[in-house]
Amino acid sequence: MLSLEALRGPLAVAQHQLEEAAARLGIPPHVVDLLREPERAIAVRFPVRMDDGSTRIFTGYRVQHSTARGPGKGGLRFHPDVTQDEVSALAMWMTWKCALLDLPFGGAKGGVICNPKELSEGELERLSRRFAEEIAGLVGPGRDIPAPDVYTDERVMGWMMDTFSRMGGRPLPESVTGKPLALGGSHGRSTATARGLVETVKEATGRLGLPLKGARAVIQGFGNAGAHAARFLEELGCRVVAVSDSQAAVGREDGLPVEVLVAHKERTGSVAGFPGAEEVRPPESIVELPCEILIPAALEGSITEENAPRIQARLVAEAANGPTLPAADRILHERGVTVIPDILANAGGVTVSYFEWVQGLQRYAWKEETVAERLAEHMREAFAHAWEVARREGTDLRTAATMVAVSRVYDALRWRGV
Ligand SMILES: NC(=O)C1=CN([C@@H]2O[C@H](COP(=O)(O)OP(=O)(O)OC[C@H]3O[C@@H](n4cnc5c(N)ncnc54)[C@H](OP(=O)(O)O)[C@@H]3O)[C@@H](O)[C@H]2O)C=CC1
Ligand SMILES: O=C(O)CCC(=O)C(=O)O
Repeated sequence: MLSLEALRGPLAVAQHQLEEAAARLGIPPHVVDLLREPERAIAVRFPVRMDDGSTRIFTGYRVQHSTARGPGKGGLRFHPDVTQDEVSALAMWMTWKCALLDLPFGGAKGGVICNPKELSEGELERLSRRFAEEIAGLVGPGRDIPAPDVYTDERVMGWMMDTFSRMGGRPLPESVTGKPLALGGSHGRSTATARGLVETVKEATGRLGLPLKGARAVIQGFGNAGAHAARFLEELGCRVVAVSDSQAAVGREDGLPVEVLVAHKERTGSVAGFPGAEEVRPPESIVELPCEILIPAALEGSITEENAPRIQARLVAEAANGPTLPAADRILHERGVTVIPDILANAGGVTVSYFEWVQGLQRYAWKEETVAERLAEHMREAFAHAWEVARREGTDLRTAATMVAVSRVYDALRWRGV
């Protein structure tokens, strides 16, 4: 058995979380063995014609961790550091997330090793379409439904939906979520992860007696999840005292003006050099700044046993998947820091993806208010359930949320005769 400190790779981390929850639930060893690894995975290598006439070969993955509760569901990541190990962990977290929110999906995830920042729009489109063709045998509306994740967006989802539709010979809006509204996307999907996150922050701060008005928030990662979270927290009266992206971290004690900062990032490509803000050095030390609420919204493994003892936040809400390593989790729990785990905190994205999929199947669009109300209701219910289990079992919220999810997946497996 590896020590907690040795658990750093995403799949090892995810497997540890599964084993901990399964041991508390008394799940039989063969079921744990089944769930430790993905049900199905493909690795594809494919050529893409570049603008200069050359051809580059890319590698991508689609992994289905479990389809016990329904078709695979999960995002696609385009990033230079994508590995199959990482995608497998992300797929497992999708299984737990969908089960915790009681969505009729299993868990899946995909990724392509590439740096979209170095690709032209045409190159990105050719890459997205070719990757869609390569994984088409595995995915589809009733089998596995992709969505956006890091460095993918509604454009990529639109190209993929168009590719699946052409291959299928008919429009297939239900094949992909996170699409543009014009292609059958849902109102509220682009802000859903942050809205869901902030809903869980409201639930947690209410129970902890932590006033949101005037609370200081620090946000690592200023993309879809992080920037919208900053907006919503500012609306609730929080001071967003520091944010970071892949290039820099900036802070301001009286709060960064979020809309102005978003405009600066859109114009310059980074939060670096934002007028009136101080630079935080090194950028990764942002998680240690004084604040009440810390929101990791970038990549895995940013909260470690090295920085966890110095984290000053009372509440950590994981917009990112897998930001906290197991050794750090233990330290934070012992120090009384509440962590809203990824599978709960960031589940708003897949919840509205579920709404989008249902709207696609029904060819009937919901109003924005309907999406917002139902999202908030799903998040509040899932939070209350995880909180109650944590209280009853004397565990942290991650273990409790994973227990709820694993027991639901186990239940589905038993009914399937496993
Ligand atoms: N989008 C969604 O619906 C969901 C996303 N998530 C998770 O949220 C996290 C962020 O995803 P999302 O916002 O969609 O992705 P985006 O691509 O929109 O944004 C990613 C952000 O992270 C920043 N970043 C990358 N590396 C670092 C780093 N080392 N330190 C600080 N910031 C960094 C990027 O910086 P830069 O701008 O400089 O590139 C960018 O601002 C991921 O873990 C994802 O899996 C979870 C659930 C749903
Ligand atoms: O919207 C989805 O289907 C999945 C989003 C996602 O990748 C995630 O929750 O990590």
